[in-house]
Amino acid sequence: MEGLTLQQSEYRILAINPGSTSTKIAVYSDEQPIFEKTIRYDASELTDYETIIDQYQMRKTSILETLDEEGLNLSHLSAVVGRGGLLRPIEGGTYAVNEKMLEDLRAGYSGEHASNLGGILAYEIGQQLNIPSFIVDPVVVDEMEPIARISGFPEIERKSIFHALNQKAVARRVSKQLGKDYKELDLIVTHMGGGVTVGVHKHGRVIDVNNGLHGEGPFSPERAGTIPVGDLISMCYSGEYYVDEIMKKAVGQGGLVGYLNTNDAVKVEEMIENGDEYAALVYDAMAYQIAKEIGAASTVFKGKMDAIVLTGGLAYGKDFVKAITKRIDWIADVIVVPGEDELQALVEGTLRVLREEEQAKVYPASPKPAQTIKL
Ligand SMILES: Nc1ncnc2c1ncn2[C@@H]1O[C@H](COP(=O)(O)OP(=O)(O)O)[C@@H](O)[C@H]1O
Ligand SMILES: CCCC(=O)OP(=O)(O)O
Repeated sequence: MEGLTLQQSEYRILAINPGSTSTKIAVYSDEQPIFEKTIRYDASELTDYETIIDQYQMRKTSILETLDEEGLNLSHLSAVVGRGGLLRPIEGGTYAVNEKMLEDLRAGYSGEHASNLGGILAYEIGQQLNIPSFIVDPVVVDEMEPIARISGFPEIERKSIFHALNQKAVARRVSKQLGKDYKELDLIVTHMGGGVTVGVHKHGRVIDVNNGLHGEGPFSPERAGTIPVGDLISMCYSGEYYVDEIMKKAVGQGGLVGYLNTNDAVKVEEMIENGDEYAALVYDAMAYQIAKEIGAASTVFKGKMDAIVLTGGLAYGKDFVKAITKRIDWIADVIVVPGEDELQALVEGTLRVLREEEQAKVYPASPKPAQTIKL
């Protein structure tokens, strides 16, 4: 981190957000985007790779080629930042990439997700250019209170795996709109994307949230969420499925994919417009489950909070948002922030450190043993 003490007038930052079917990249000059692109990969192209980490070289080459085609001079960069992945549970913030982090990302310490590549790509590109690399608010941000960790099954602790980056970025933006600091407010923030997570943000800390990756909370475009546990156990021991087949039913092939064979809510809305009553029932059930999860989360604040925020791609769906809002607007004001701006959130987290408004955190600050999910 030596060298960061020098305050510059302009910082140029490369941000990298690896998703399951794409890598989103951007180059920012301070808060201004000067280039943004989504590099998409064919599903068939990705199935050639056994693990997410095996995709590293292909993704790195695609990023560097894209930047080269755009004529962007990498020697002007001040830092590289990537979306962080399934590390050990850590508190929110901006972390400098270090050896321990790279080791855990490569090993998939808390499981496999495309975001595991974010820190590795940022580090490798940063190393080549001799500039620092960071991750910001990875999916394992863990600020849960002890009471929220109790699952009811002593061998299993509830885990905090959620859209920390977008939830915190949107929460900060909404706080600004409300003329307050994020740390002064009590908010429920719901990210509705491929997975759906409902976070209880108490004075800037996410003290409870459903594990949006490994089967907790509402079902979502491609995840099953909470399912009746007895039936699931019977299914696991029926002899009809391998463990990875069951896992895929929960993550990837659950939710809308399982019922309607698509993870695209826009297509589901078209099906409904064309008179598909089953699609209408399933879509409304997803809204119903999200509203129920928000209702449950509101009990953490004993019903009193500053606002409920709905964000993520599904928040573009006006009827979908209405179906949720009509069930929750008696609890608090509902603020809708459609889409996600994770690249900007990565850049903002990096700028806070480069400008010395915050110190980069060191991974792992206070490691907790996490269960490795093995398939
Ligand atoms: N205009 C829209 N109306 C309804 N749903 C939308 C719209 N745009 C995107 N979505 C849906 O949002 C979901 C993806 O959300 P997104 O936040 O991009 O996902 P992720 O969390 O994987 O980044 C998809 O189901 C997509 O169809
Ligand atoms: C809950 C972890 C993050 C996550 O689910 O991201 P996607 O919705 O983008 O898969």
